[in-house]
Amino acid sequence: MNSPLPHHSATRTTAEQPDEEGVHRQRTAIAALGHEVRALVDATVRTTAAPDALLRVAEGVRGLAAQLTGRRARAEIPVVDEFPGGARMYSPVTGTGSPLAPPLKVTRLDGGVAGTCALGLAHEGPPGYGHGGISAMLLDESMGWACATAGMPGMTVSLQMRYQRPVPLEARLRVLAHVTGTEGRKVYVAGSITTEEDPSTVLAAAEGVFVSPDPEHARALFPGLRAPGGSDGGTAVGR
Ligand SMILES: CCCCCCCCCCCCCCCC(=O)SCCNC(=O)CCNC(=O)[C@H](O)C(C)(C)COP(=O)(O)OP(=O)(O)OC[C@H]1O[C@@H](n2cnc3c(N)ncnc32)[C@H](O)[C@@H]1OP(=O)(O)O
Repeated sequence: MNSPLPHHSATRTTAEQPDEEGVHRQRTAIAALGHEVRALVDATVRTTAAPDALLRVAEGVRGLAAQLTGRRARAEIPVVDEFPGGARMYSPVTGTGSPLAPPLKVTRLDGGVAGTCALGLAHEGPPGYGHGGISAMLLDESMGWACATAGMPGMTVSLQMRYQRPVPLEARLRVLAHVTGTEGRKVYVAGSITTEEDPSTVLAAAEGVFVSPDPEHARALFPGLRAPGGSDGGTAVGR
């Protein structure tokens, strides 16, 4: 699981909380589907197949999508997630269930976090290299995790990027992020991307400011956030 923080239960929106075994089975299945759909996305942007073959596959994929029944509401926190500060199965950055995610695997370091991943052709900007927006996404997420590991989960209010070298596709990357200071609800964070092979050459770097919303603001932003056990005893935020 891509979660550097201890799991906690203040995450459910509805009364029916599956047991631990049920959550584990659901997460495993979500990750398995995410893995296969990521492979499909890669094949989709890599293929040189002829139009007939592409149309045949499009038809098949439409049939597969129809099997994915049920619809999560926009602000509903998935039963398998732990928000804030834990697993986000469908995060576009770390979520093993998201076909958009590389996915970035984040672990806690002393004073920050380290993330690892490789980008694919679906993340391409200049031919052979990562899209700048994807680099910003990797850094933003890692810096958000650094805030959470420091005990101040927050939202980005400012992200300043420096692109120093192109980020190669299909290379193992290392994303580092650490908190550099705090001021009230503001957290200052810095981060960098290198390849694992050459950790001394910074490809992209960022400085960011994150803000922990006050409890009232957090309740308004995240109405799905509930007390442990899914009761309506109010939000866990700010307690
Ligand atoms: C426990 C709660 C859980 C909830 C937290 C969970 C989040 C878990 C995310 C997980 C995933 C991570 C993913 C990556 C992080 C995203 O991608 S977050 C998505 C992108 N960011 C956003 O959408 C944030 C949009 N901004 C907002 O909604 C509001 O600015 C916020 C963040 C709720 C803060 O609003 P507010 O509480 O009204 O803050 P406000 O009083 O205006 O400002 C607070 C302080 O910040 C300063 N500030 C505001 N903007 C700026 C700025 N641009 N530059 C510098 N300083 C600024 C203010 O000057 C003020 O400073 P002081 O006067 O206190 O010295």
